[in-house]
Amino acid sequence: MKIQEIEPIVLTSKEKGGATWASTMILVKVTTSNGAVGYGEAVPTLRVISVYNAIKQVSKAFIGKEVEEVEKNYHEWYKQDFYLARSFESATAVSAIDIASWDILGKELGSPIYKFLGGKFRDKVLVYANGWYSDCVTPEDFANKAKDVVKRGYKGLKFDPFGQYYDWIDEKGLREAEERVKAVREAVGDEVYIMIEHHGRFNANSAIKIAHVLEKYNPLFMEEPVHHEDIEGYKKYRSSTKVTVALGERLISLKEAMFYIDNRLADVLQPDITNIGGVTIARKVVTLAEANDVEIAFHNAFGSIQNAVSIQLSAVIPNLLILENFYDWFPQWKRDLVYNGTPVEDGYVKVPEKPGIGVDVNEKLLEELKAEPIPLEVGEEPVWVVKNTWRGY
Ligand SMILES: O=C(O)[C@H](O)[C@@H](O)[C@H](O)[C@H](O)CO
Ligand SMILES: [Mg+2]
Repeated sequence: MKIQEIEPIVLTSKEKGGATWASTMILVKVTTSNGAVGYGEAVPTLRVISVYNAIKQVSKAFIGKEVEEVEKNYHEWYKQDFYLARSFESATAVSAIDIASWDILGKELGSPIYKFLGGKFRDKVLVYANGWYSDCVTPEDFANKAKDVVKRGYKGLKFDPFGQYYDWIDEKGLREAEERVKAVREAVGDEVYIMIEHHGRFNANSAIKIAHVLEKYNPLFMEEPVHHEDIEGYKKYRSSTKVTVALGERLISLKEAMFYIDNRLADVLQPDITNIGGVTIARKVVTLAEANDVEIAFHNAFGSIQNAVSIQLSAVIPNLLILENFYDWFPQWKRDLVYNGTPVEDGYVKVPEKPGIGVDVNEKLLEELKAEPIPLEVGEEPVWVVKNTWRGY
């Protein structure tokens, strides 16, 4: 089955999402010579046009190739792209094509992909909530919304309690962050996991101070306390704190992931299947992590195809810690596009049994949501925060 067509599809709706880029999705539809169709998803970030163009460019390396030769196809692209292999845009493009290829493979074999990725290690995947705290500013806001999340059955939730602080944090910022975390811990009790998101924005000294103040609330992990490029910062953070460190959502290759594993910079790796290189590279990263006693918590914050493939891979790996879940806080159109047959129940998601990545795309809605690629607007708030939380109180 040769890859005949690769179509990048930009989708948007008037209904906005939690972050600027949540208002847009970029799907990749791959069609083979015998008419089989698979879907992948790329990360729009703020580069809708450049990601769209990257998919067009990267596609050239895949057209005419055998769809099941995922390893060889990735390798050929890596060889041909020379410089582009180092860009986020082409990494997410190649990831989306790879995911669609696996989707086709599963559909052809009449099997969910977990069955030929080693088989189920678990029937249901433990997930944690993210995206639940939009508009939360005061500790009471966070506590009330956190209670709602737990009422829905979630056993874990992640949030960024740092308001408008960037680079460094002062005593006021530390106190505000602590009050929010304390309020959430008291609201959810001791048995629910809480994860502290820093979005990689602090220098090491501030991040260390934060860790010392927040460790008593027993976070499951501290995510990106400093920017992932700040290697010296991580070394300092690791030698001055006892907390569990998670990072990885912005890594774009196997060898990049290897660096963090090899240098013991993280306890938990968060590869994102839509930018690490698809299923083909993600499973290698997982194996490297396993051999080095590093746990996995896939980053899963963008769209419903990403969610589906992340569940499939989470089902098969021995070193899964927990999976991120944004699905319940997606704008409605993203949920209508890919109907979730396995909602979160009692904190877990059942692994779907449908062929391919386990979900169906609503093709009629897909047509309605199709849009031209246009640049996303950057508001005053940083785009990576959940809307209206970039505030003090
Ligand atoms: O770990 C994550 O899921 C990301 O860092 C998110 O927290 C981003 O903020 C989100 O993509 C914006 O809505
Ligand atoms: Mg994050």
